[in-house]
Amino acid sequence: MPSVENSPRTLYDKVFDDHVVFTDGKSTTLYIDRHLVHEVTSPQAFEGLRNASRTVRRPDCTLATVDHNVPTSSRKTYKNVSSFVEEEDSRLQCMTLEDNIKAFNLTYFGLSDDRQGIVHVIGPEQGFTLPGTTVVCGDSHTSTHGAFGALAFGIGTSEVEHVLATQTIITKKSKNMKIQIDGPLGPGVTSKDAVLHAIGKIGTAGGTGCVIEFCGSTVRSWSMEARMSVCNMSIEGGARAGMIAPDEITFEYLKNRPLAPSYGSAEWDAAVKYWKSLKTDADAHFDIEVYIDSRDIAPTVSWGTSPQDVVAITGKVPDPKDYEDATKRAGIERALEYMGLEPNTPMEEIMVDKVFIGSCTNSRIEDLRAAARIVKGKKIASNIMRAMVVPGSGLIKKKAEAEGLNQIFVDAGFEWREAGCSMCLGMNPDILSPKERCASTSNRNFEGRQGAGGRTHLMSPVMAAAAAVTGHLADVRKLEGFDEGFSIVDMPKVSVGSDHEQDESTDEAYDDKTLDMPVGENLHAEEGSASGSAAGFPPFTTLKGFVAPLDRANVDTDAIIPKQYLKTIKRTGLGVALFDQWRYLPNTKHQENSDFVLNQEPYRGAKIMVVTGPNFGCGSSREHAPWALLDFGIKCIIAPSFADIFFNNTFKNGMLPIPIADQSVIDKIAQLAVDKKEIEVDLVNQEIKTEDGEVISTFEVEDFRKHCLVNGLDDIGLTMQHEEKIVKYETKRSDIYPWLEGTGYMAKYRKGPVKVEAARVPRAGRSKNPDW
Ligand SMILES: CC(C)[C@H](C(=O)O)[C@@H](O)C(=O)O
Ligand code: SF4
Repeated sequence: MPSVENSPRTLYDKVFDDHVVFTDGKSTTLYIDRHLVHEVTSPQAFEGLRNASRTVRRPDCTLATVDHNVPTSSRKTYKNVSSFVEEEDSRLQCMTLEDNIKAFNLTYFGLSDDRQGIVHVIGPEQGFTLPGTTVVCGDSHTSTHGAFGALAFGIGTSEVEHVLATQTIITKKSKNMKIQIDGPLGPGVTSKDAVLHAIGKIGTAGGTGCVIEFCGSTVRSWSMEARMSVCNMSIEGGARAGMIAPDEITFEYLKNRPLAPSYGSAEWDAAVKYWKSLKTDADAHFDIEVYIDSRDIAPTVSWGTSPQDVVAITGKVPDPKDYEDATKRAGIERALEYMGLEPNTPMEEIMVDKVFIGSCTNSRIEDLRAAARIVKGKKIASNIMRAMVVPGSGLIKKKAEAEGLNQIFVDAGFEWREAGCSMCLGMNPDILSPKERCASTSNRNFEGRQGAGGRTHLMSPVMAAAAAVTGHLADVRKLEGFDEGFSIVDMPKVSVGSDHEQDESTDEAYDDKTLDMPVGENLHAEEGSASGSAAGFPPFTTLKGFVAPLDRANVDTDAIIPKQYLKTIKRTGLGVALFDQWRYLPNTKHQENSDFVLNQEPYRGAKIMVVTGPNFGCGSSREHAPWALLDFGIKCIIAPSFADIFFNNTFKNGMLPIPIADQSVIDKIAQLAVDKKEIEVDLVNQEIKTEDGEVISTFEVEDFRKHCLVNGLDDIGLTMQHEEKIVKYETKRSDIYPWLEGTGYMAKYRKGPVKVEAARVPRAGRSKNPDW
């Protein structure tokens, strides 16, 4: 469905335009083609549906699995989740998902199914993820799916509920950013190094408010696996999503995938024709452009506690003394202390305790093959206490076993595990002990991420393999036997075109089917008062109170609430967990650290928080972060900038995040906070005032969000009032993109096209879900 506009558009513009159900020009209701669900971020969403007597609108476009909480130990004796998952909270989350799957009749890959695995691995593997689709999941690394030219992004639990109920999401158009990488990568250098290098260059807030298109000859030469590793980490660069234009490599990957249109069918041909139109037009505008010369990319590793803290393996640990900026210097000092590193230590001299090859970034077959090539015939070093390989899915595990990769790893001393998130995020038994240092192929090195006090160094699979066999961070290129001609990935055998090539024939083919999108109507704002189903939160008009000052930058959601508190199936009671690692003394059960601001008066009763550094709430999509703040009593956060998903999540809970770019205003509010003065946030007039009523600053807020906050409205109810528009979109969608209806497994059990009405009403026993 090409857009009504004729001006040159980016890939992102095109996919976005093709999914507009309606818009007021600012907030847009976007149709969602594919919804992936996992056990951590869905229980509260299903509970919300139940409480409001709502159903899942498109079970045929929803796919669920368990990944975060599951043990990766052998499943030989597996009977059911309730006997297999030992940890009580983890078990409850897994069982709750299974109950919800049954109740709402959804497709599910459970632990006895080879198709189970990390949600971002199984979607592409099954062909559930397709070019030109919108893909969401209550998980920040949904950006992975952008490797297919899909617009894929993480959402919070309230948005999961919104998508389950309406198959749409309310969003705002992001900016366009381009990262172009040209030239061949050197031996031993992978797409993981490229993305770590890029994040080092742009910073973890570099892509905030943007969708990144990765392009250039380097990107075009990558396999789908390599592309997924890069799009996966777009979120670490602050972007909502990363995208790569689909090409022959993409189509080749999708051929014969169970949930993709059948290869060779008319549907496949029509799909490919559409997919070929998904390229950025020659003169399309990008708001931000970044160019990287592939020759500048070395095997790259992280040294600190943020994914932007990276350096070439040939480099050294940075010296805070080299930094003039006091905040930056303090940040590096804090990171080095946490990581137990001395300034100027050569990276190659850093000893390692554990090695983890896995996660949604690097657990695909190609990653395992590459790592196996490095360890083949070698043994892990004697100081390595544990080295594990965790395939991303049961199918990858099987394939690797058929190729003998498991034996190579086991012979070298690695553990060969079952699929899951594993030690990427210790929500399951695979964790680091305090101070243990891990060479990890995952994507986040935040404090406590892999276990309280654990120290993570991010790197590629071959670099992790090199660390395993040497016992320290090592340059894979220097390993004995490393052959200069070593190509990490088997380069695809298909020829590919350039990034911004236009296929003029394709757009035309869809012109006559253009959706008539009601652009410009103020559709969201038309309901002035809460309808029966739309009442949500206490209205937010003004808020007066003490302000807790937090003098930090890039505060990630793992720091706001660590993983051990994500195992709840409720939204409430999380205040105690807020800033757990900073608020409580190490190794104590909630013994307060009196230095931390929220343990001091009057901040224990703060209603507002002012953060002096940018990018508050970066990282994971966990809505537990705003729930914890709210439960503590903080309803408004003022900061120079916010990470996108966190920003959305706060509004969904009746909270107000206020971004203020002018640092002098932030500093003024921080000073009032330190002076223990109250301030007043007046949302109606969009002003921040002193306790005496003097206006400190005005602020911006989107009309629709303000409307919902001031009236205490839940936007699911509002969206449902637009049922007709959604149905109209769905009707056209079935007509234009028939391959998106009732996917593979479901399709076997239906006759003719999916009837939206029928698909919308889950009734126990209506159709036998083949996955149960
Ligand atoms: C549990 C989930 C909310 C989280 C995410 O959004 O990323 C997790 O996958 C992570 O990697 O931290
Ligand atoms: S980042 Fe880690 S925890 Fe999050 S989905 Fe990926 S593998 Fe799972």
